[in-house]
Amino acid sequence: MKTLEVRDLSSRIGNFDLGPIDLSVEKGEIVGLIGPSGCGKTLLLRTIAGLQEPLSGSVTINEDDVTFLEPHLRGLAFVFQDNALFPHMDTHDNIAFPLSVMKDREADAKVSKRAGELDGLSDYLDRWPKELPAGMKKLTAFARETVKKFNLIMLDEPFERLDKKIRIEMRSIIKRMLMALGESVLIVLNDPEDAMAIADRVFIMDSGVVLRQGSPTEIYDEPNSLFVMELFSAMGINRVGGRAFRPQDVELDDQGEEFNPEHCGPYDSKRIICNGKLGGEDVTLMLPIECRDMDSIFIRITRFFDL
Ligand SMILES: Nc1ncnc2c1ncn2[C@@H]1O[C@H](COP(=O)(O)OP(=O)(O)OP(=O)(O)O)[C@@H](O)[C@H]1O
Repeated sequence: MKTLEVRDLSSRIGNFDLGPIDLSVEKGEIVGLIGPSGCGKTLLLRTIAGLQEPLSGSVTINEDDVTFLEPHLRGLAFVFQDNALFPHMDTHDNIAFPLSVMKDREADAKVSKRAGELDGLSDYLDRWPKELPAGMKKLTAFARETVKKFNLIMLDEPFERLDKKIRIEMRSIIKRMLMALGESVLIVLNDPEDAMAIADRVFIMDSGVVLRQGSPTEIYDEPNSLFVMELFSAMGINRVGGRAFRPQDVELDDQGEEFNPEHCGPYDSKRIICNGKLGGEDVTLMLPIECRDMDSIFIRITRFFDL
């Protein structure tokens, strides 16, 4: 069963046109939206949430058409990019807010339970938002949105602006929580590594439209365009003349083209970066680490795109 179904949805803000977009989230599925800055990811979430009026199309949640329903009646949990915490409330009251609006008598117990499930948040319940570290702000926003009943949770770039260590910690806390909740999730991500770690399926967007959808590994293994390949290549891509390929697409092969390295150095634990000549052309390649210490090597490029 589909928790969310978006059909032919289009919208506009300023001069920017979104859509038409088709997208769905199955029950219990974690769907990622990934694309360059300004491609319309936030606008899509806002249109689904009813915070932005659609120009055409429909939004269905649990088989109910909610296209013209008020945002607070859609049963959505929405964790905004900037968290949108109330600055005049401490962490406890921020999380309790949606429950106090509904005059829920078990609000305190529910807040303690949810905070206890989100590593370390219980220690910050009496702090003001401005006193919270970035990771705890995000967990507070997450707790506030998920403490009440909802059909679908939408998160807008939850790992943005976190340093790498916190980012990885947050990723595993949020993933664990999402899996434990078993809820349907639409999450904007800006890093393919996050998509690999968290999403069952991803939609790749550019300039207001969806270019591709599939599991992160499918997309990584078989990018259907240079744009998608580049977006999913955290290690960058190599370019030689009219061809582009990834470090892992290089195979050592004595039937291949001869590559004469002039300078090689470590790039990371898995790759080295080499300047040299390939077919008489000056190139810079990122090569698998096994290539180290070779004066001259034969490489074969297993897949490539013409530029
Ligand atoms: N209030 C606004 N007025 C005019 N244009 C806007 C407004 N808000 C957003 N836009 C434009 O709409 C486009 C889509 O913005 P959106 O925030 O949805 O992109 P995004 O993919 O979420 O980007 P990012 O990853 O940087 O958050 C952008 O080109 C942006 O400049």
